[in-house]
Amino acid sequence: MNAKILETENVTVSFDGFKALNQLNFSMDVGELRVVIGPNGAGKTTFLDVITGKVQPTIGRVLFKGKNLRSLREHQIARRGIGRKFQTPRVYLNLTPRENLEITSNLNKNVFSTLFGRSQTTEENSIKGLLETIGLTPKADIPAALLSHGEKQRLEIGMLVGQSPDLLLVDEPVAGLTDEETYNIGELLLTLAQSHSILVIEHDMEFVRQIAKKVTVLHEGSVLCEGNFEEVQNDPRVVEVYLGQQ
Ligand SMILES: Nc1ncnc2c1ncn2[C@@H]1O[C@H](COP(=O)(O)OP(=O)(O)OP(=O)(O)O)[C@@H](O)[C@H]1O
Repeated sequence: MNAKILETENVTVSFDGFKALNQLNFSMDVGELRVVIGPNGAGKTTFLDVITGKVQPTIGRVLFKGKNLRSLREHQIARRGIGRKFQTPRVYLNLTPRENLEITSNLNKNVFSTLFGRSQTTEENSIKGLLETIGLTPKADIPAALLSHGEKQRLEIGMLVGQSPDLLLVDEPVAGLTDEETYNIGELLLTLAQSHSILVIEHDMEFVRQIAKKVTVLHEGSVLCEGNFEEVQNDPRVVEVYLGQQ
């Protein structure tokens, strides 16, 4: 059996009696790229909030690498290796992409490498590699304010990866992007998926088709069904609750 990076067991989140998540059972393997879709109000954002500790489950538990995250604060969960990319980019606009990566990267935080003075070159090489991965080498030294929306999204994904999380949570990365930018984000996530566990929330079905191996459909706070893109797309329940709304 594959090791699990993330599991939720019967997770219910109630807001004044309303169940945003309702006995949600979910699991994904280490190294998996999973896409979660669902109609408006299905509980997708709450699902991410409960993983990152922003919201505590009313009932049930969330396990990260087999350990219960209960009662850990958001920053403690982040430190354990869960990184979250929010929908709108949060990059430092007056800094360059290189500087943005430098200040958020934790590559230099290893005490021993700092003591032995190896860190600078290692970090420079890692940042160079990250800039290449996110396709921003030609724009590495211009202010981030001059980047397109899609480039800012790629930069923020790079900033997240620079913190070396074990699990990347990516919330609607292609909302408001052009087709070409959407495709580029998809390719970036596919590249990153070769070495990371990634959970993506997304609405854009073309994008989901591009990147998804396994899709989980949420509806009314529970898993409606799971499968590959075609299976999910052809499931009459999904057509009814989700695709029918497109
Ligand atoms: N803090 C809160 N208090 C009360 N109700 C909430 C709260 N947060 C979310 N909800 C409700 O829980 C349900 C699920 O919300 P959530 O934002 O998780 O859905 P979503 O799938 O992310 O939707 P969307 O695709 O529109 O972003 C919604 O009906 C929402 O109104």
